[in-house]
Amino acid sequence: MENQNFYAIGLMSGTSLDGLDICYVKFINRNSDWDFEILKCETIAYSVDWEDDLKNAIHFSSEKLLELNSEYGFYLGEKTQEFISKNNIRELDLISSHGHTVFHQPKNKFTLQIGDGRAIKIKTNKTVIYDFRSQDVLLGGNGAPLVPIGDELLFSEFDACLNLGGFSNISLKRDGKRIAFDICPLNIILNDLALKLGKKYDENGDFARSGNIDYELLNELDQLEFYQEKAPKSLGIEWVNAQILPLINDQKSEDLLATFTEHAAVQIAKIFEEFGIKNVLITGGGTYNSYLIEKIKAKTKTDIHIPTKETIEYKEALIFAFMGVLRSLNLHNILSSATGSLHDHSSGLVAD
Ligand SMILES: Nc1ncnc2c1ncn2[C@@H]1O[C@H](COP(=O)(O)OP(=O)(O)OP(=O)(O)O)[C@@H](O)[C@H]1O
Ligand SMILES: CC(=O)N[C@H]1[C@@H]2OC[C@@H](O2)[C@@H](O)[C@@H]1O[C@H](C)C(=O)O
Repeated sequence: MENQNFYAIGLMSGTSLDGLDICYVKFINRNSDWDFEILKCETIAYSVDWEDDLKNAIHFSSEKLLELNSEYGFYLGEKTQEFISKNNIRELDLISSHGHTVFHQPKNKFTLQIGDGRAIKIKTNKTVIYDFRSQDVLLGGNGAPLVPIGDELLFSEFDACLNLGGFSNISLKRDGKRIAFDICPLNIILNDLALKLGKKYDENGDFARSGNIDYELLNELDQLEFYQEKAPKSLGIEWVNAQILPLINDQKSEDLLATFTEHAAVQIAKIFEEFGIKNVLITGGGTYNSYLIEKIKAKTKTDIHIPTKETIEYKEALIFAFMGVLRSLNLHNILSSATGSLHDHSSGLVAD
């Protein structure tokens, strides 16, 4: 069979609000095997006004939220059109947009990612696919995580994919099915501690490297109930506030950074061991924390693969681009084994 190529732009706005990730990708399909090539990518930092609006949207009136949904859709469309023009992009089948999460209440059967896809279509005149999570929630799923479909079809050479973001999470195969779960808190805590030392984050883990591990605290962290629970399971800010913050006293920030970095390495290595992971792909900003990576390597035999800067930083935008391509072909783009919905499905609204 001939190769079939698809060109897509993925748009992702993460919870950390550092900016809009745009990723232009070529997907190559051959006999239902998929491959990809990242052609161009860029992060557009949010202005203070956008950051404020996206952060505060959760408290807006219904009218104001609807207005923001349209306005942010036009913003996404404008930024995407600028990206297309600047990079002289001619081959483009579709734009696939995650939007920005304002509400996520799967138990109440709703989730809201703002940024109206029809507004993106008006600005770019391209087919736009958006609102990927709602259908999963209606099908009884958690509407997250969605990234495992990409891990399954684009990164299948790895036993597992580990993301080092606000929390550290992993996707892997167990009994032939892909599961995904949070392992432990990571940058959500490290960044807060680094802020006390005047930095936005612990660059390369240098503060942690200079500190001393508090073994009493380390032991308390490792004993937390969450770590005895079976996967799938997930963490949130509420858990950090209730379970972690009370354990912190007046230790030096460097020592706390050393302890939390050690804790993350211990928990990650434990999961590699438990699931017999032979090789793992590591992405997300925490991949640049070389001290953490050294610590993980020292505790495990698992072969650790660190990809290019593009894949480290744009894997999520890349996978949303891919989900749009799958949707355009009416193929399943959500794995019920990862989200807990009734069955696998092809999700996303289409504006064309
Ligand atoms: N050189 C570095 N050394 C240590 N940590 C780094 C470095 N560069 C980035 N980071 C960490 O990575 C974070 C950004 O990564 P990323 O964009 O994956 O986070 P995120 O958007 O919060 O992730 P997620 O949405 O998956 O939780 C920074 O806040 C910082 O904690
Ligand atoms: C509802 C929502 O936006 N969830 C995000 C969030 O950010 C990280 C984590 O929580 C993950 O579950 C999810 O995004 C990724 C891209 C996912 O669905 O796989």
